[in-house]
Amino acid sequence: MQHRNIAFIGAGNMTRSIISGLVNNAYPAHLITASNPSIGKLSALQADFGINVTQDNKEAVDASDVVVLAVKPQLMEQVCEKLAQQQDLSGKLFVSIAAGITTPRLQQMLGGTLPVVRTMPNTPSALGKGMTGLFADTNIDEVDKQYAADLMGQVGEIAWVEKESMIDGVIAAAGSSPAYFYLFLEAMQTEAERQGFDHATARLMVQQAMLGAAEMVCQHPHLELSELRTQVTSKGGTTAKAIESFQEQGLQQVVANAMQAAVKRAEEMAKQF
Ligand SMILES: NC(=O)C1=CN([C@@H]2O[C@H](COP(=O)(O)OP(=O)(O)OC[C@H]3O[C@@H](n4cnc5c(N)ncnc54)[C@H](O)[C@@H]3O)[C@@H](O)[C@H]2O)C=CC1
Ligand SMILES: O=C(O)[C@@H]1CCC=N1
Repeated sequence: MQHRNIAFIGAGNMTRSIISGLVNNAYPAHLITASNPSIGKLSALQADFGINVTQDNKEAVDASDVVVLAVKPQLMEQVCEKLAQQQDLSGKLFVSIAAGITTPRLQQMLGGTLPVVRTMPNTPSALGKGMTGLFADTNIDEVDKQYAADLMGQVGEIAWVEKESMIDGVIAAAGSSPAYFYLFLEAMQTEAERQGFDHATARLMVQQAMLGAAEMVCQHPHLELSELRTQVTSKGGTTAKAIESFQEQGLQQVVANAMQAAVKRAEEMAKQF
């Protein structure tokens, strides 16, 4: 990928993941700057990856061609408006990873029709196994689009969406969804413990089953998920009874409701922030 000066505003979990992916893929650390109000996370990033750090967002942005906006959504307005007041932001590419803040709103906060690519990664980016959705408005040129794709491609798979509203769908399916899987595993672990297993053995069983199932899914991209399920489900056997129980209780609708709730919250956040 192209190596440009890049600043990360907000040095939290997602920033650490992306910087780790960049540096591990030979992006020059001296071109990367992270800024954050507290020094602790910055010192750790500097020690681990050899990047530049600062407690001053302006300094980070001044040194950069690309600015990754990685603060919590409720802080975005304050952070962007201050940057816009402090310096000329023209000529820079902005990449937002924040949930629920639209491109026009980000441009408004930044004080002009600056190039903004919206992205939605997820926490497995920390292991290089992330899933990121990206949206670029028509004012983003192909070189900048490629840079944004390469940036997020350092930490996993990427998918472009045509309409900005589909970023909320990415949140529902990939940004938030690691937490759904954890919730499901928690429920399984709890029931395995109730059936007599100790905490660690219950955890081992559910995590290894999930890992194996995820590998099966990934290694057979042309097999429908329903086919993989059928392979486990012996006629008249145990799995059939478990699946029947899920289906009787409306699992498809439960999942649909949860994903729609995530989209609705993203839409609310777009109005709120
Ligand atoms: N955690 C997740 O699963 C995902 C989060 N996101 C988005 O990523 C963004 C960051 O999330 P996380 O990394 O999880 O949060 P985080 O809380 O770990 O990181 C945010 C960082 O911003 C810093 N910060 C606070 N005020 C600041 C300021 N004025 N200037 C500069 N930095 C400031 C905080 O000290 C913190 O280190 C959010 O907008 C969130 O919507 C997107 C996809 C997934
Ligand atoms: O829960 C959230 O709002 C963020 C966005 C996707 C994952 N975490």
